[in-house]
Amino acid sequence: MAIISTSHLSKRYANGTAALNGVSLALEAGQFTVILGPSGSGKSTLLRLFNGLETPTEGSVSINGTVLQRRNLRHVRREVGMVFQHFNLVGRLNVMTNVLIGRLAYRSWLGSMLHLFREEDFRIAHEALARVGLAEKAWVRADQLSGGQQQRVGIARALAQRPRVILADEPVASLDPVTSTEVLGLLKQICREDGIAVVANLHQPDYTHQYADRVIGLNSGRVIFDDAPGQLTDNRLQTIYHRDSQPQETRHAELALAHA
Ligand SMILES: Nc1ncnc2c1ncn2[C@@H]1O[C@H](COP(=O)(O)OP(=O)(O)OP(=O)(O)O)[C@@H](O)[C@H]1O
Repeated sequence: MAIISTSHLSKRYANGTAALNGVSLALEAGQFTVILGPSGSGKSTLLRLFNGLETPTEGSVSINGTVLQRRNLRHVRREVGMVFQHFNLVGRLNVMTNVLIGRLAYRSWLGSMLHLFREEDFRIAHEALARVGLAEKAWVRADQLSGGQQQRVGIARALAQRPRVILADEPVASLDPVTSTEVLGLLKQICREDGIAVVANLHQPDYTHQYADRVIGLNSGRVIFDDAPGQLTDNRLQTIYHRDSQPQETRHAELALAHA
């Protein structure tokens, strides 16, 4: 069964921008999916709809067979871990506390407010940190870590949720190439070992060959490519990054950047 599925999903923002148009997808467990597309094509909107941060204008999103609705949001969302470009850690808190934040959805409202964690939460958080190779940094302030280490903490926080899905919005855009491959390698390993569906928005098509099982190309809010990375020829890539109103030089610059 698909872990994430969407049916005729559309999103129009209050200012009238049509960010997504009729997207129907089924993403499988244990699959690493990369979403590519030019700036403004709807990649972030799609991920935000996957975890209920945005509500669809039309269509629906299901996680593990449950349609996301306002009333089940908290329950369903805990199955969906998020990893962000700028890590979204609380810098003045230690690493362990940042990872424990991934456990909040399993605690009562009061427990969450008071940050009352159980022994089990500490055990799960510690396991997650060990998994990303940072167990010895548990009591260090998060802002004392390197960017790559902070992103690993972000992944550990997602893992502490015991998720079925990890959504990664530009997870390596702030990292150097070596660290980027380490982070993507870690996500791929987790995807395989835990049978988690990983969905990552990337600006670098070159990484797709190494990490993606499936590539989805968005343009103007529509899926215009959905295939294995081996099928991503230069022509198809140009189609994904095509913009009607864009001068040719800008298009070439965007493609060159994407290949950098
Ligand atoms: N909160 C919002 N209100 C209004 N319009 C929005 C909002 N968020 C995004 N948009 C618009 O929706 C469209 C899709 O944006 P989105 O951020 O999903 O694209 P993206 O492919 O992730 O872009 P990038 O690669 O630059 O992050 C864009 O035209 C954007 O300006």
